[in-house]
Amino acid sequence: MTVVRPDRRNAPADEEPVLEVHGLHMRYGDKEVLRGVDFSVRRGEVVALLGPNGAGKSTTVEILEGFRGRSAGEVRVLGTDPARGDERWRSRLGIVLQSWRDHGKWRVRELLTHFAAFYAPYSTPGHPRPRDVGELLATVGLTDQADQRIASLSGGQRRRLDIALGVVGRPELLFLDEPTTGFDPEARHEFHALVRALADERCTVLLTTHDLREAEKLADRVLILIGGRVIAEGTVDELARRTGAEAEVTWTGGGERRSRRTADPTAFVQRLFAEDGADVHDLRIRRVGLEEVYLAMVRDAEAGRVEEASRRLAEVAR
Ligand SMILES: Nc1ncnc2c1ncn2[C@@H]1O[C@H](COP(=O)(O)OP(=O)(O)OP(=O)(O)O)[C@@H](O)[C@H]1O
Repeated sequence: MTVVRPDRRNAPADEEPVLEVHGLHMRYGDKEVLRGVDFSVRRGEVVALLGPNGAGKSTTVEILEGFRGRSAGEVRVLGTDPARGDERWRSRLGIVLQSWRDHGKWRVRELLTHFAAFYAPYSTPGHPRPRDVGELLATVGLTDQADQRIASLSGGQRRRLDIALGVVGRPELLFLDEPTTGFDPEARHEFHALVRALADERCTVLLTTHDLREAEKLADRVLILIGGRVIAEGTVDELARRTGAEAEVTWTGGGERRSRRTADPTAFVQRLFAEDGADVHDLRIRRVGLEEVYLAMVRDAEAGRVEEASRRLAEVAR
């Protein structure tokens, strides 16, 4: 299914990026995990940070959240260096960590109300904080569990609570670390609708996930972190074009099923209709998906061609 979404990248040019990362380095002992990460994110964008296990996604996100120091580089989050972020700055962030294991004896509504109170002093008329707890419970599908102890929730219900805790302060920037692990398809669908609603409110979202279909559905833009650097960024279509991937056009003509691979399906279809429009039926265009693009890049990286891949992408992007 094709997802049509507004292009949120066209924020006013004078607006400061919500996230700015330049030359970010991180070393654990003598292991260099981040080797010059650069990217920026504008207000209201949903950006997916992808990369293989151990690529440094969580490390990057933890630095942006202010939970981890960095070895070198410049980082601004909502205009502030996260290493110096105060409580007011923190109140503007929402964080959904990989799992929430504490507070098992608390009840769902009680815990959410407790965390909601933290945000109240930072409420403004233009940005009322926190969200209404009852409404939020309904949004994440936990109304029936509101008075249940957290220890007795299922894995998926606990994950819904994690998300409620992340958005209860009506964040301007939301970090989602593998948000839908353990979700059933319905919960996943509802979660995607929630992220889109947040983005429509101009909440910026940085998402890490291994679910490429999820990234493709949700993200306006994708960043691929391999070998300690962001080796590619763009919309899925942009990345597909840059890797030279071709779309497949299939149709029925002259009573036969036909197909053609092409880098420019629009031009091909225009020619097809101009030449033989009356006999073109059941036309389909299958664009290359994120999974194919991503796997091609990981294969390049594994073959030690990260430098080459990133140079080639930079050249094509120019
Ligand atoms: N506190 C730490 N001390 C030492 N090494 C660490 C520490 N935290 C992470 N690492 C190492 O840094 C690398 C990057 O880890 P990180 O968790 O950031 O990767 P990731 O991309 O989020 O991986 P995954 O997809 O598996 O969650 C890994 O090799 C990991 O072992």
